[in-house]
Amino acid sequence: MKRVVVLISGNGSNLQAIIDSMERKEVPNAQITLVISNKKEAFGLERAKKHNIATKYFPLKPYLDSKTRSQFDLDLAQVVNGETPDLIVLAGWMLILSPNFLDSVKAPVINLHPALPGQFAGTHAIERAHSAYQEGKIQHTGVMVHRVIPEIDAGETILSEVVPIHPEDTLEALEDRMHQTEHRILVAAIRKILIPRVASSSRAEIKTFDNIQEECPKRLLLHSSYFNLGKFFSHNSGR
Ligand SMILES: Nc1nc2c(c(=O)[nH]1)N[C@@H](CN(C=O)c1ccc(C(=O)N[C@@H](CCC(=O)O)C(=O)O)cc1)CN2
Ligand SMILES: NCC(=O)N[C@@H]1O[C@H](COP(=O)([O-])[O-])[C@@H](O)[C@H]1O
Repeated sequence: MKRVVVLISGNGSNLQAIIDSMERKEVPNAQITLVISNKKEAFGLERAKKHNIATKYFPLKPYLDSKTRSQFDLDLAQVVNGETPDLIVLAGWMLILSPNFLDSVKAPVINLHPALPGQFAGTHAIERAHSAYQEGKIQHTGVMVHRVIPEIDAGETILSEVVPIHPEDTLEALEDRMHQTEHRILVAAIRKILIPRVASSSRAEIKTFDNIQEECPKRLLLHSSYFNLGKFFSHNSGR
């Protein structure tokens, strides 16, 4: 059984998408063993409890009062490692993770970001994209799932998908369209990482890519780096 730890800070709609997909066996042989939030009021904690998934509130503030942020990251990594996870998912986790965390955890870390690779790194990405569209600076935005490295939202793209913006879109309308895409692409990315893969020969990778093309709508493969998936695994074997 593949073990997944999910880090959240808010509503948890993406967490819910993972929970629902696992309950529908769309991510076979996998379970979320722990949901961690740095915010006590995060509704995602309620979502987890409703599905009998363990939760942990892990606030940063006590560390700012008496310890250091680096110690927060080290202690957080210890909690995560205690789950012996196969995958760590940042699903609306709103804290920058230092190398203290990234070098301590023993599983790959992936993040869902509401922008395309190289665009709107950081927070409020949807809002910034909406404004940029209105200023004529962009024609569309998108969503990506990427490997987490110290540089923010700069890790290797696992999956990304373009999300159209329409002239009549309010920010809320764009947010809704983005969230629908997020829920789908995050589950697709987790599936592709956790589903056992054929031996990593080049021919097998190409075959796998062909399989993926059959499994995933073409639009999901835009910016795909599936050929690098073997590289992703090898890079992350120690994490
Ligand atoms: N080392 C990394 N850590 C994190 C990444 C990453 O790619 N590398 N992704 C983020 C998620 N994220 C964007 O996708 C993001 C979240 C939050 C911030 C940020 O500036 N956080 C501030 C606090 C902001 C707040 O409290 O509202 C901070 O941590 O001081 C940037 C990017 C998750 N971590
Ligand atoms: N930079 C990270 C970031 O902006 N993440 C974003 O936080 C939201 C969490 O929603 P949720 O709590 O409903 O899953 C999502 O829109 C996600 O892309």
